[in-house]
Amino acid sequence: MTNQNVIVQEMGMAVAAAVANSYPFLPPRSCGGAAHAGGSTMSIKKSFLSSLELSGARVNAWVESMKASSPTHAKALASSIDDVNTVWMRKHPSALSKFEQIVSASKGKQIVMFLDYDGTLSPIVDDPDSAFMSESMRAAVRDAASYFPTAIVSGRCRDKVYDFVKLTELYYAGSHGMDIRGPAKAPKYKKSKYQGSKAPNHQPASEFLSMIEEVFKRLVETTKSTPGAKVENNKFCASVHFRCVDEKYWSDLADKVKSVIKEYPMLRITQGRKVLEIRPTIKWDKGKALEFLLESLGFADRSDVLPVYIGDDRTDEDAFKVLRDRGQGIGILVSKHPKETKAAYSLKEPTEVMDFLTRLVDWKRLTLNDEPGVYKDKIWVGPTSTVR
Ligand SMILES: O=P(O)(O)OC[C@H]1O[C@H](O[C@H]2O[C@H](CO)[C@@H](O)[C@H](O)[C@H]2O)[C@H](O)[C@@H](O)[C@@H]1O
Repeated sequence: MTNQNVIVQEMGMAVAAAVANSYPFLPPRSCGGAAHAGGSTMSIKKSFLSSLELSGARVNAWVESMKASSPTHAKALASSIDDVNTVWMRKHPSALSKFEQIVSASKGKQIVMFLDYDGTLSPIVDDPDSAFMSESMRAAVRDAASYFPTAIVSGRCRDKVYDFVKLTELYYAGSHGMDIRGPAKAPKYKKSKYQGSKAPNHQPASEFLSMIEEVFKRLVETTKSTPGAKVENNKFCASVHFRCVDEKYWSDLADKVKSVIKEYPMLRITQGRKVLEIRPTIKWDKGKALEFLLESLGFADRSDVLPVYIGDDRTDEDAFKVLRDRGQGIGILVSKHPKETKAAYSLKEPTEVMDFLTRLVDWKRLTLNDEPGVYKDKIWVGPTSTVR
């Protein structure tokens, strides 16, 4: 690993560490919701590591990398940041600045849109039950879905992510793609050859339902003594949130999680943004969900499709990798800072995702002659109606 890679990784973690808001706890809503814990810490039990050496080592590495991203450490790296940013942006340019390149790649192709939820459509907040998306973002997604088949692909339970997004015309893949359902209301794609189809419902981890329920309850019990820890039931997977836990308890909390999961060899632990995710060991992830949806939509072996996947998290990398391996489609990472990624392009934050979706819809309207557009100095500035 090069020095630059080290910096890139650390700065990526620094971003996550830098997000620190107050913690307005709301009671859980659907899907069994999230359970909260408070109280005194427990002693670290070294024996927790015994049967979990591999995943345990990964979890410890994660805790260490989070600690390395403290503001002081990040400041020490500041002189290198500009260089790293420049190099990284060259490799993963902004999807907004390369918009023309992206739309020219879509010529003669049907765009299919895949959108992660947390950190992509909604800003990251302390309380997972309060991660609402804005009305303007909802309008942008609704508009996009009227031209392109659009799916939300989230680690959250499907019902919960639907409660946030509230658009019936979308495909939803919850629990990291382990719970897929087609649109409740058939979308009408405007002036497109593609008329849409209803994806079959798919739950490849259905036999894990009761196991996850049991593990969720055990995690709630085991972590309740860690102040700020929160466990979320995502139906076919569960999340243990570290965001509101003092750094000094992170190792202890990770050990508690491992102590539970070591008794379930059919489950594994993966890492997200200040969260450990517990999920079945089955070979299914957001990348598989993307492939499944493309197939359901009739695009499996077709060259006239352009999947566009936008996401901010490690779990989205599985989908970026699928696009790379297929040599088809466009991966866009949402991140303010350099991170290792298989995505080709980047956007800084959810508001830029909204701008990108809006611009894509404007461009589509123009190409379909739905609305006249305006170029200024050869640069597309939007449809006539939005230009003042
Ligand atoms: O695939 P995603 O839709 O990105 O889901 C991944 C996890 O997202 C949520 O947690 C993240 O967002 C929270 C709200 O902003 C934040 O508090 C947390 O620190 C983030 O990790 C969700 O709550 C998790 O269950 C998902 O696994």
